[in-house]
Amino acid sequence: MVQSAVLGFPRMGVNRDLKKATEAYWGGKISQTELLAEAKRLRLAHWKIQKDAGVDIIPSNDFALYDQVLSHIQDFGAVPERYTKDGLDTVDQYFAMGRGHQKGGVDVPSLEMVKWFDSNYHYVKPTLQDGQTFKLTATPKAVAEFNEAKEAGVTTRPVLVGPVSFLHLGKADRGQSVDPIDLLDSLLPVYEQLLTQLKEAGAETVQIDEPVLVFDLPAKTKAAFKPAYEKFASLGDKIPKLVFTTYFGDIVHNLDLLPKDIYAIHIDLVRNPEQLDTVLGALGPKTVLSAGVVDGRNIWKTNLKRAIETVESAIQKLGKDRVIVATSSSLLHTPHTLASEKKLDAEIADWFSFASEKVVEVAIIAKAVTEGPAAVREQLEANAKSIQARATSPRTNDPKVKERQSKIVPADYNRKSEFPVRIDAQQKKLNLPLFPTTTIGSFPQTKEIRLSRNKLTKGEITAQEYDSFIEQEIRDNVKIQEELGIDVFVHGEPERNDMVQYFGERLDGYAFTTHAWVQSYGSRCVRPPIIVGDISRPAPMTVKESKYAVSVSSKPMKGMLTGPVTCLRWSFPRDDIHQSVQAEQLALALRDEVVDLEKAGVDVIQVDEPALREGLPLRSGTERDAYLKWAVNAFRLSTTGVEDSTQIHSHFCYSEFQDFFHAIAALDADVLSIENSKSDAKLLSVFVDSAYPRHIGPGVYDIHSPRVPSEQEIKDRIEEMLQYLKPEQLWINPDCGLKTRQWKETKEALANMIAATKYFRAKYAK
Ligand SMILES: CN1c2c(nc(N)[nH]c2=O)NC[C@@H]1CNc1ccc(C(=O)N[C@@H](CCC(=O)N[C@@H](CCC(=O)N[C@@H](CCC(=O)O)C(=O)O)C(=O)O)C(=O)O)cc1
Ligand SMILES: N[C@@H](CCS)C(=O)O
Ligand SMILES: [Zn+2]
Repeated sequence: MVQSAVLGFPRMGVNRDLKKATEAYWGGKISQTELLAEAKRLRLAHWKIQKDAGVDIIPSNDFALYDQVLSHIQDFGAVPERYTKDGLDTVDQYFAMGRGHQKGGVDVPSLEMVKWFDSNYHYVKPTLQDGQTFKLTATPKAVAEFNEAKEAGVTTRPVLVGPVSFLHLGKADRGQSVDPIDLLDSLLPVYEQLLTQLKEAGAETVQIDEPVLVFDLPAKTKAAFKPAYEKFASLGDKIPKLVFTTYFGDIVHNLDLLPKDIYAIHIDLVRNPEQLDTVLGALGPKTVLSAGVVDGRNIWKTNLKRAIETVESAIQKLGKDRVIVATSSSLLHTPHTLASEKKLDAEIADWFSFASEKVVEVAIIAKAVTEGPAAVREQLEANAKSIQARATSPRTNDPKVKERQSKIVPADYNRKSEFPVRIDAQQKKLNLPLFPTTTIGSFPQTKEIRLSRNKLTKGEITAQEYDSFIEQEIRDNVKIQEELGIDVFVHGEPERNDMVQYFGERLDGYAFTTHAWVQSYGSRCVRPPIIVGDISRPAPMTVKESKYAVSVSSKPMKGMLTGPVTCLRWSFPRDDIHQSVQAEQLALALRDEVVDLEKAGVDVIQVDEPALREGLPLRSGTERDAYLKWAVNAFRLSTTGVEDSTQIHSHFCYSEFQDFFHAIAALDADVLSIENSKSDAKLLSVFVDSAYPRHIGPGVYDIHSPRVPSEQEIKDRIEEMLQYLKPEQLWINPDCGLKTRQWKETKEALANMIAATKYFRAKYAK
C-alpha cells in the first residue's frame, strides 16, 4: 500500500484565529491559558481536516505559536541569557525572543529573523554562544503535541528540524565567534533524548527536516551529516524510524551526504522533478522514497495525472511499500481553504487548490496508485477537465501585453545619464542636508485605518468617504514628519492593505482573494494575490495619493511602489510561463506608473525590491546568473523612464546582501535603503570594497519589535556605519516600513533617530 503524507499544515486557522489569539494575548486581552487553549483547538481542528481527507501520515509539532525554529531554540535550551535572566515565564520568554519585550522593567530586543529559504516566511535564527551547551526542556513540545494528537485519536508523525539544518541556519551571537556547526557534538545528545522520548510516547516515525541539503554547503556542514545520522542509526529501535526530509530544491549535488541506513528520504518533485531518477539510483536497498508531488508553495490544482505518473515511476523501481505520496514541503506557505473564497470567479476558482484541498489531493494520488485509477475515476476526470480548462482559457492570454514585450529595446533599461550627473540634478532640485533622513514608506496601519477599509469593502461607507479619510491620514502623516524634522517625506501608505496585494488588485491579469492568508512571520499574515494571466495596468495605481501628498507637503515627497520582482515573488505566480516573462510584464506596468508619478510632480520615487534576494536560486551557478539578469533588468525597466533629476530609491529588508551585492549595484538606483540594524556593520565593507558610488541608508533601528531604540544606540550605529561609508553617501532611516508599529513608539523612535542625526550633522559641519 502506498501511504499519503503531509509535511506540515498552516497554523493560523480558517479565520486567522491564531493571529487574533496571540495579538489579544500580547495586548493583555486574553490570558495565557486562553491563548494555549485556542492553540490546542487549532491543532485538533487541523489534524481532523487531514484525517477526514484520508491522509495516512499526519504531522505534529508543525504547529508553533510564533515560529517552528524558535520552538526548537527554546526546547533545546539554546535561549541566550538576556532572555532568561529576568525570570519571564516560558511563553513570554518565547515571545520575547520572537518580538522583543519592553515591559515591567524588562527591555530586550528580539532575535534576528530572516527568510526561510526562498519563501516569504521568516524564521528566528538560532543565536549561539561560544561554548554553547544544550539541554532538552522537561516538556518538549514535540512530545506534548504527539500525545495531544494521540489522545484525540490521531497517531501523528512528529516534525523536527534536523541537527545539521538547525546549526547551519543559526549564527554566532553578537560578539561571539563560534561556528554553529562546531556545536554538533553538544547538540546530538538532545536529539537522542528527544527521539527516545518520542519513541516511548509511541511515535513510529519522525520527519526530520534537513532542507539545507539543497544548498551548496561548506565542507564542515557537509561533514556533519555523517556523524549525526550514524549516531541516530546506532540507536536502532530506541528511536522512531527517520524520514530525512528535503525541500525547495534538488539534492543531486549532495547525494553522498544522504544517510545510508535511513528509513526514508523525502524529495521535492514539484520544484525539481528531474532529480527523481538520480535519487532513486542512490537510495539504500530498503530506503523508502517520500515523493513530494503536491506543491506546498503554490495554489495551483495538482495535475493528478502527471503526479500519478511520477509516483508510478518510483513504484516501478521500488515497489508500493517503499513509496510515500507527499506534499512537496509543508503546506505552511499556502492558505487554509479555498472554501472560504466566496467572491472568486467560478472559472478561476476551479484552477486552485489550497491547503485543505491539497491534503485531499495527496490522499487521492495515494489511492490511485494503490488501488488503481478506477478507484478515484470521478476525481481524476474532474481534475483533468479543470487542468485542460486553465490551459486553454483565453483569460490567461493578452496579445497586447505580448506585443509590448516584443518591442522592448536595450535603451529601455538605462537612465539618461550616469549617477554623478543625476545626483547633481537631483540635489539642485531637492536641496537635501548632509545625512538626509527618511522612512521606508509605511506608517502605522492603525485599527482605524483597517476598519475604515473594511467598511469600504462591505459598502458601509462610500468611496468618497474613504478617500477623504485617507487624505486626512496623509495630512496627519505629513504634519508628524514636519514636527519630527524629517527631510524626505512619505505619504505613509495608509490606503494600502499590503504592498503587493494592493498592486495585484489594480492590475489586470491578477485574481485576489478575501481569506487566503499565509503566515509571513509571528502573527503577521499576507494575502498573496494570484497571477492568472498576462499582466497590464488599466489605470494609474498610486498617483492620486502621491499627488495629494505632494500638494500638502513642505518637503520632498517620496512616491512609493513595489518593484516587479517583489510583486512577482510575493504573489502566487503562474506555473505555465517562466517567471522572467511575468516579471517583465509587471515591470512594464510599473514603468508607466513611475513616469506618471514623475509627471504628477513626485521628484523622489522608491521602488521596493525586498524580495529580490529571496528569489535568488538557492545554489550558486548558471541558474543564479540567469535569475539575476532578468530580475535586475525588470527593476531597471521599471525605473529608467524618468529624467535625471528624478531620484530613484530602492529598498531591501534583510541583511544577507553580500552574496548578491553586484546585483544591487547593477540596479543603478540613486539611493538604497537596506535592513541592517541587527547585523554586524562590517557587512557594509562590501560597499567600500567595490567603491560603491551611490547613496545608501543602512537601517539604524529594527522595526519588527515595539521596542524604542535610544538616541545613544542609534548614534552608536551611525558611528559604526561611518567606518565604512562616506558621510556624503549616508542616509539615515529605519530598517523597513513602520506599518506594524504603534504611533507612540514610532514617534519616539523617529525622534531619537532625528536627534542622533543632528548630532552627526553638527559633528561633520565642523
Ligand atoms: C515587508 N513584508 C511583506 C512581505 N510580504 C508582503 N506581501 N507584504 C509585506 O509587507 N514579506 C516580508 C515582510 C513581511 N512583513 C509583514 C509585515 C506586516 C504584515 C501585516 O501587517 N499583515 C497584516 C495584514 C495586512 C492586510 O492585508 N491588511 C488588510 C486587512 C486587515 C484586516 O485584518 N482587516 C480585518 C478588519 C479590520 C480589523 O478588525 O482590524 C479583517 O479583514 O478581518 C487591510 O489593511 O485592509 C496582518 O494583520 O497580519 C505582513 C507582513
Ligand atoms: N514601502 C514598504 C516597504 C516594506 S518592505 C513599507 O514601508 O512598508
Ligand atoms: Zn522592507
